[in-house]
Amino acid sequence: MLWTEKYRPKSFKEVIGNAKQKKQVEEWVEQWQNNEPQPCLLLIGPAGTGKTSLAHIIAKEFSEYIELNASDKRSYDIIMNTIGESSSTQSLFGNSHKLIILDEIDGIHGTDDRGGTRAIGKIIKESKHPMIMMANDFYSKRLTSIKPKCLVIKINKVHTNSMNALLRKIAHTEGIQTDPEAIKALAKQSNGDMRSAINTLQVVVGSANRLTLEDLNHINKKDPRSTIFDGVGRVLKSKTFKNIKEAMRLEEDPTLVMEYIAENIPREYEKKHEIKKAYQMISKADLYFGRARSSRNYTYWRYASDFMGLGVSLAKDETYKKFTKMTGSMAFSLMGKSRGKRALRDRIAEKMSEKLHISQSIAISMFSQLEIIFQNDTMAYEIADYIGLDDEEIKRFRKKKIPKKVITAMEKKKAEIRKQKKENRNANIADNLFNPTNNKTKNKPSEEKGKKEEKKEINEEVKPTNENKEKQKKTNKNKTTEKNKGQRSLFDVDKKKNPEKKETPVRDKGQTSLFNF
Ligand SMILES: Nc1ncnc2c1ncn2[C@@H]1O[C@H](COP(=O)(O)OP(=O)(O)OP(=O)(O)O)[C@@H](O)[C@H]1O
Repeated sequence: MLWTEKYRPKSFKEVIGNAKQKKQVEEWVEQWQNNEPQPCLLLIGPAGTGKTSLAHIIAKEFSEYIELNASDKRSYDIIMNTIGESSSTQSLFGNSHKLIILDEIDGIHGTDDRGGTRAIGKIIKESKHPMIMMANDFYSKRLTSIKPKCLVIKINKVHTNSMNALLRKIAHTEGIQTDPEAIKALAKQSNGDMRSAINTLQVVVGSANRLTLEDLNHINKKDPRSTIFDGVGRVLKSKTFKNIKEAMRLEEDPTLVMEYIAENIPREYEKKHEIKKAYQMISKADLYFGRARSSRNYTYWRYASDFMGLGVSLAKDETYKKFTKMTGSMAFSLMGKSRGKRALRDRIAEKMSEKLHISQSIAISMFSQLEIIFQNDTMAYEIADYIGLDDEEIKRFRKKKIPKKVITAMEKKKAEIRKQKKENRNANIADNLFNPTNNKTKNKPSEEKGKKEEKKEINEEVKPTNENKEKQKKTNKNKTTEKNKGQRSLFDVDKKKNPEKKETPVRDKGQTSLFNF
């Protein structure tokens, strides 16, 4: 739970500071309770000084109350429909008074808002009910016509000593070990804003249950993430034009800010239509970012910023008074995570494309089949070997852990393939040996010497067998055309195996021997 809510004052006594002002307010309430109508109460003061808290304490003294945020319902008609009527009629519960609370009245627009300020003026004039209004900026132009009709009470910043005392009390209740100097520093740096002081205390303490000066200094260092989170928080939590405009003045990549806002919309907003509208605003912002990129006209950023800031902010019906944990954008972490995967995919596709003479996109479309083949088929090794996949690339197709049995089988297969390859190599060498002229056409003169030596070695290996000598003789005898030399030697081997078989014409010899082979 948010500590500012947990420790929100529940009585006039619990509201710290502004003693004189509190007394004035109490008198105003008493007069209403004595059926002596009073002018509208206008509390003006900086943020986090207890104005809303005071209004809620006052509300307890009346049988009913209605609370609205003036900047939520800016048009004349809306304000008249929501509070105009209830301000001029009596309560459903007899003659008791209904308190009207209107917050952020300096947030409403004066001339160009179809009469928001005029509506308030009219309500103040006609109201038969007590009314409290709150504003931050004493000198706001929007208050010029309202101030003379109200009892204006200026709420001052909370004094550092009073803040210090309250912070220590909260820390004590929460069982936090505190350095008195740290509490003093916190009170001082909060500059009269009690909300900010309590929030900072809660954040710095976290789960550590202690507060030191060092902890405090740490959070005060400029952290870019806290800046972006603060901006995003303001967009989602506030509806005040000025506030949002300020929040959007971030020194961050605006598309990053948009991603952060988009990520946190459903965490803060609760109603479906608010979420829908907010995402529509994000899509418009995205559109303008796209236009800026494609046209290189970065003035479009201005519109994008308004859509993702003001647009998203105004998509909500009301501001939520709850604690929302903001998070970073998933889009970026997902993109980061998938970057490695994409590189791996492209590497495999490139190898397949080269080896199989297919396009990379076709290669990628074959991945699902390869995944099936690679599950428990020892063929996987052959394929991987052929394409030239390394271990990491093979792993890409093996979603499950490979059973030991399969690994052994794969190793066996691997050894078999190696053996087979060696045998093939030897067979080729032997074949070349039986057809030395064939070799002359294939080999380059520079390789000739080496090859000859190789042949000599192998010759020595093959020499001892009589069968080989026989073969050699026959090959030499059957010298006809260069073209058919290799085929003839095969044919002769064949002929030896089948002595009855008739010799076919030279032209067909090759085919016959291949066929029989
Ligand atoms: N004078 C105070 N005494 C005790 N607690 C305070 C006081 N002022 C602020 N707080 C703390 O700060 C929280 C926010 O205060 P509150 O909403 O009353 O401020 P506000 O002046 O209405 O601010 P805003 O103008 O931003 O609406 C309270 O819930 C309470 O925990």
